[in-house]
Amino acid sequence: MARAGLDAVWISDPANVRAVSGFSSGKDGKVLVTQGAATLYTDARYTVQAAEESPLDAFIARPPATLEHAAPGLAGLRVGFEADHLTVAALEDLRDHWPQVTLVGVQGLVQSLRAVKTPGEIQAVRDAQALADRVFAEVRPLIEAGARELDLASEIELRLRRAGAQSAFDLIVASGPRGAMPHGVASDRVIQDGDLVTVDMGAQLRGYHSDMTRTVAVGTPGAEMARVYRAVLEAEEAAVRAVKPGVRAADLDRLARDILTGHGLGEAFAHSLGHGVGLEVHEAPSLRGTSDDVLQPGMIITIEPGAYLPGVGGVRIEDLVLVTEDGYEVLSVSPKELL
Ligand SMILES: CSCC[C@H](N)C(=O)N1CCC[C@H]1C(=O)O
Repeated sequence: MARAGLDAVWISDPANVRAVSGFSSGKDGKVLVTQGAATLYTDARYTVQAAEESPLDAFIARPPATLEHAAPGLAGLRVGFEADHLTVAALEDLRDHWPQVTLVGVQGLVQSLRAVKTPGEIQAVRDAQALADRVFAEVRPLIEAGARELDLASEIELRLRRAGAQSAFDLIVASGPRGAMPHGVASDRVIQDGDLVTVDMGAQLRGYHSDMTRTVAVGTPGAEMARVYRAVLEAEEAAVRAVKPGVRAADLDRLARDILTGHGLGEAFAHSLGHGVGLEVHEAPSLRGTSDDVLQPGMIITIEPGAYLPGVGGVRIEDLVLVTEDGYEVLSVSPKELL
């Protein structure tokens, strides 16, 4: 707050609310952080839950009573709001109820604190990934000719649910030519002999996420897609090996991109190399070419190069990687030598 020139911050992004308060229903909560104090605002549906989950003082009410409660202590102060989350209507509400406050839009304030995980958070992501690996191993034999993408997705979701977790995002199961869509969520396509099938899955457990992609062959794939697979695997493994504290995220993206370019696949790598994972599937740091982020111990990132050939198919291989004091630890253990 001091660096941003603020006296207080109004936190409304659900993941940030959870991060600073421990309250797990962040979408129905807000946190006001002032110099030396922090208050959780939520409503009467959560009285018991807030007391159980959060060490913060809670004020139980619905807006606008929440804003009216906060107003007297904020008069004359510079108060940050999360510009990348707050709606225009919610900002108008703040303006109406806090006329004596200077409201300042800030971005990434709490997100940057979340990029380095605590030991407890690392354990939560580790557990989520271990569950995802287990479920992938169970479902792997079902990826065969005649299966529908949607049936594979429901099997994965069911098994995650039974284990007390849930899918971290809409499952991506993209077979054959659909593999050319990086976000090809499961459809009713029936998998054919010779297809490559990209499965991008994650578990959400105790609020924390995992993220992993495997591309597997059904029968014998054509020579071109087998070549693409080897190129993506080479880029992925090289980028993972380069992970260590002090490395610029943009340089990792460049490393993987150069390898794919060397195989004539630079244009086919249609997204960034990866991202941080934690309370959200996509969070800081960013592993894109324009990122200023530098890796630090305790960050959990994905390394996920891909190559997408419209009308033909695609390959993505993704590992979940913990940045350690002297290098890295790969948290995802599902096999990659699947061709
Ligand atoms: C909708 S969550 C997608 C999870 C996935 N592992 C992922 O992060 N990506 C797949 C394509 C690139 C990357 C992304 O930036 O979305």
